[in-house]
Amino acid sequence: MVELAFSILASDFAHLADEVATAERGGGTIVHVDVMDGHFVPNITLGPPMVKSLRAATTLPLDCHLMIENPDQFIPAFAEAGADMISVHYEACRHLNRSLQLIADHKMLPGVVINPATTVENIVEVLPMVHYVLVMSVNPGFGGQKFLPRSVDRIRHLARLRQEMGLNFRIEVDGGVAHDTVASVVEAGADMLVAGSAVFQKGRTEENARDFLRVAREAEALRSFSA
Ligand SMILES: O=C(CO)[C@H](O)[C@H](O)COP(=O)(O)O
Repeated sequence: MVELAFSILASDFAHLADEVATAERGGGTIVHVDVMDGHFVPNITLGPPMVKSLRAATTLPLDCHLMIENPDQFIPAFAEAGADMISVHYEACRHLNRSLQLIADHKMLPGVVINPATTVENIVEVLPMVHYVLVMSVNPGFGGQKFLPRSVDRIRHLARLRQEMGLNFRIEVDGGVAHDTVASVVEAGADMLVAGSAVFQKGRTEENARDFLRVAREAEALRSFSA
């Protein structure tokens, strides 16, 4: 079943617990947490203290997307704070296999992320050890960007590899995923849909989440029908 991983980057941080509860009422099942360091990406967001507060505010899984240099240095702190899933960038890890193993050693689900300019072939060797692959459909760093259409082919390619290799990692997609783009990524094989600006909107968050999921589930039904 496809899931909405709502990105709190687009929420009102001053009312974070309420924002999360509202998105959950709309059907969101994963909290997507964008961690940015001002080096790997040109923006700064939040770190383990915020994850610790979120942990106390929700029982939903916390999916931490580390857009940071030297992620190994911070993986234990995110585990301690209560993260359930951590994804690290192929482009940020000198020893990707080691970083993914470190996440698993800390009892969290490991994910690998690829930027729009990175081809799927680069991560083939680590696919057997990941729980999910995050395909960036914008250049990381900011919410509210325009979806890059070539991402659909990259998701399709990954879904084909998953089948050929007999693996069952999940495919997450992040960036510009909204009511008008979500059907194409689901049709291509995505199962975890990150959405920030398409969901969080004062007074409309719950409704936005519900509408988003309705479109995604219709595309999922068509996908299983044509499989
Ligand atoms: O990782 C991110 C940016 O690096 C965000 O999660 C992503 O862009 C989601 O925001 P939106 O749905 O508004 O595009």
